[in-house]
Amino acid sequence: MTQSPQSIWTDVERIRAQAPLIHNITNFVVMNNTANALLALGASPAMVHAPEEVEDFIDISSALVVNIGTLDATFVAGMRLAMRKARTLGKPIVFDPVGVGATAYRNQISEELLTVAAPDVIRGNASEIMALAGLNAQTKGVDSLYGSEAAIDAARRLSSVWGSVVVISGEKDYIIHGDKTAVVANGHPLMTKVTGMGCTATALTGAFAAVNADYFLAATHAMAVMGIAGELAVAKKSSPGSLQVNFLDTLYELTETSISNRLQLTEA
Ligand SMILES: Nc1ncnc2c1ncn2[C@@H]1O[C@H](COP(=O)(O)OP(=O)(O)O)[C@@H](O)[C@H]1O
Ligand SMILES: Cc1ncsc1CCOP(=O)(O)O
Ligand SMILES: [Mg+2]
Repeated sequence: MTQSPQSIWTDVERIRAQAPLIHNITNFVVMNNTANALLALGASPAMVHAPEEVEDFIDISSALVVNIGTLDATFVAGMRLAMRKARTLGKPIVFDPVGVGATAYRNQISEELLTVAAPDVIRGNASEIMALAGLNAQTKGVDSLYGSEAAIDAARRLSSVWGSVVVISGEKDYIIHGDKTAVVANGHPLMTKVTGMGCTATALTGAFAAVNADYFLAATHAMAVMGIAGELAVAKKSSPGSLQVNFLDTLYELTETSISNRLQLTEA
């Protein structure tokens, strides 16, 4: 199926009907936001990182989301075990290299995790995608210093080395796999004023990957839904605190019509 409002809606309905369990190993900042976003979309989130239990949790989950935002040695041990198990069981892995490029530790751990199990989808901002591809890119902590266009070549390289779908988020989101590119132009600049919106995009990608084994489509659908829900939330009230709450409500209230009316998706 090619990408369209209908194909996005089909996946939203699958998520709502199946409520797939999404196993998140994520950062302390966004655990609450991303769990609530997954619930509002219709998925069932669990934030589980203890090395003692992550493998058992993979057994019952439909996708794994790994996010290095507040990593430490225990988190990393859990990530390694969970990624290996998810790969063994053929469950989708979505990776968010938060802040890679900012410190040597983040660089070293991200590179190592890629070798433990190449993710099905990697989602980051432009600075993160460039840094993960080995470029000497500047980052401002967890925020990007570049527009998403700047990371297209880096995303292609990452995709060809690891076989992953690579998503660069920003004003325009680029979804890249091999020689395929989709561009989602939805969203609103105010989304950068709420912490964890990128992490939320990654978590929602896990839910779409749980119901659609074409991970290029799943990632594109997730970014379209993120952008459209962001726009609708800003239309309710254009301030960061309200956006954080209204974003959850718009995800929950999303309809096929709102997707058809707003979708700005092109393929190259
Ligand atoms: N300038 C912008 N205009 C529209 N949407 C944006 C803009 N910047 C970011 N977004 C959206 O905000 C969400 C988070 O992306 P981003 O800010 O790039 O991630 P991160 O928080 O990881 O840096 C994505 O859905 C993206 O499309
Ligand atoms: C602020 C912060 N610090 C460590 S992780 C984190 C959250 C980053 O979330 P996002 O990349 O989605 O803005
Ligand atoms: Mg981020």
